[in-house]
Formats: sequence, C-alpha cells, structure tokens
Amino acid sequence: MSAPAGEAPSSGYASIFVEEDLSTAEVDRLEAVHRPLADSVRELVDATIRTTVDDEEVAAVRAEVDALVARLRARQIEGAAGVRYNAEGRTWSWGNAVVGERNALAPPLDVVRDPDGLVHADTLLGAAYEGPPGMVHGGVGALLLDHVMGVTASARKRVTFTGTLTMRYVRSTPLGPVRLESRIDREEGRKVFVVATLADPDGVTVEAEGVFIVPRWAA
Ligand SMILES: CCCCCCCCCC(=O)SCCNC(=O)CCNC(=O)[C@H](O)C(C)(C)COP(=O)(O)OP(=O)(O)OC[C@H]1O[C@@H](n2cnc3c(N)ncnc32)[C@H](O)[C@@H]1OP(=O)(O)O
Repeated sequence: MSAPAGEAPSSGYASIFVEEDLSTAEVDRLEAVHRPLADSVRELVDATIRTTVDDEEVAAVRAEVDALVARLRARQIEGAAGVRYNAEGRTWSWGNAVVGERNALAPPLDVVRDPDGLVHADTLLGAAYEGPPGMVHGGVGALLLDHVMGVTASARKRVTFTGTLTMRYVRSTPLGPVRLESRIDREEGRKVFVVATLADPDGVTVEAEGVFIVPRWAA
C-alpha cells in the first residue's frame, strides 16, 4: 500500500497510516528477525490442531506457551500494528491478516505483480484454514481474494478500499497448494473493477469480481 495521498477523515483511518523514522535497512533487518518467529507460531497453530499427545503433555505445553507469551508482552505497542511508511517510501503492515510479516494467522501470501498487469500469489493452505472437511473455508478464500484484488486495484499508486466483493464458489477447494490470479478489468472515475480467481492444481475453484474505491479523502 502506498502512503496516503490526501487527508484521511477523523474516523480512525489517520491512525493506520503512520510515518516512522526507520531506515529501509532497519525495517528489512527487523523483518528478518521477526518472520521466523511468525513461521514458528504458524507451526504451533498447526501442531495444536493436529497433535494427539496425552492430556498431561497438552497441559505442560500450554504452560510453556503461556510463559513465552508473557516474555513477548514484556514490551509491546499499543493496539494493532497499522500500516507504516518511511521517508524512503518503504511501507510495512506487519499485522496484516493476509501478508503481515509478523502475523502467524496469515498463510502468508507473497503477492507478485507481473509486467503484463496480472497479479498472482501461490500459497499452501493447511489444517488451520479448513471449513468443510478437508476443504478451504469459504471465508478464507474470500479473504485471500480480497487482499490480492486490493493490491491489484491499488497498483502501487493509490489507496483503494473494497466496496463490493462477489464470489462464485464453482467447486470446493481442497486444502493444499492454491494459486490466486487477479487483474483490473476496467476503471470508472474512482471505481476500479477487478476480476480474480482462486485455483487448486486442477483449475479454478472460486471466481471473484470486486469494485474497489479510491476514497473521497484520498482522491
Ligand atoms: C498495495 C497494498 C494494497 C493493500 C490491499 C489491501 C486489501 C484489503 C482490502 C480491504 O479489506 S479494505 C477494507 C474493507 N472495506 C472497507 O472497509 C470500506 C468501507 N467503506 C468505505 O470506506 C467507503 O464507503 C468507500 C471508500 C468504499 C466509498 O466511500 P466514498 O465516500 O469515497 O464513496 P462515494 O460515496 O463518494 O462514491 C464514489 C463512487 O463509488 C460508488 N460506491 C461507493 N461505495 C460503494 C460500494 N460499497 N460498492 C460499490 N460502489 C460503491 C458510488 O456509487 C460512487 O459511484 P459513482 O462515481 O458512479 O457515482
């Protein structure tokens, strides 16, 4: 997401775009330190779902996890991570639900912009993303599509917000490798129309259309 081009309203948006006095090198260094922690916590989530160890072992692990949480909380920020940027134009959103470098709930997704305008991302959805048995939760598919489509609409040059998102679930998406593809269909004033798909290795499972709006305050 680019730094906001205009004045945000006082409804709370202003607090999510925060300029930080951090060099890009320092942001990169911090990400390199924290990303492996999120990876380990992601493993913890998967192991928590799938473990079959006995009751005593579950209780012992819980005590250790609680102790680790207390160590991390010894020093922390107020509230959520927000979207931050520096004077060099580097932005970071460490808590983002889809791509947050520090967020173990994020799959995570590495979103790539191809030169021809296609935006794509590949990821692996495991046990933590289940809805129907063995299948990806419909809301998770919508979450990932919303993010990739928002990146597409923003196209590095503007802030857009999801206005309307429509999903057609063509068939169930099995847990495992998935690919997202997205592109801008057309633009009308502040409205950016985006089309996208979620696919498993056998083909498209979800088709999406979205209207993304450049808010009045950022136009
Ligand atoms: C590079 C990094 C990128 C990061 C990607 C992150 C992806 C994540 C995406 C999200 O999750 S965003 C969070 C979910 N979305 C929201 O919270 C949006 C909440 N709604 C709003 O903030 C405002 O309602 C909104 C910015 C969408 C519109 O407010 P405006 O005051 O700017 O709209 P306005 O009323 O001036 O309408 C402008 C045009 O948009 C149309 N419009 C407004 N709201 C709409 C809507 N909800 N759906 C479709 N069209 C809409 C409206 O009819 C009009 O069309 P016309 O120009 O043809 O007259």
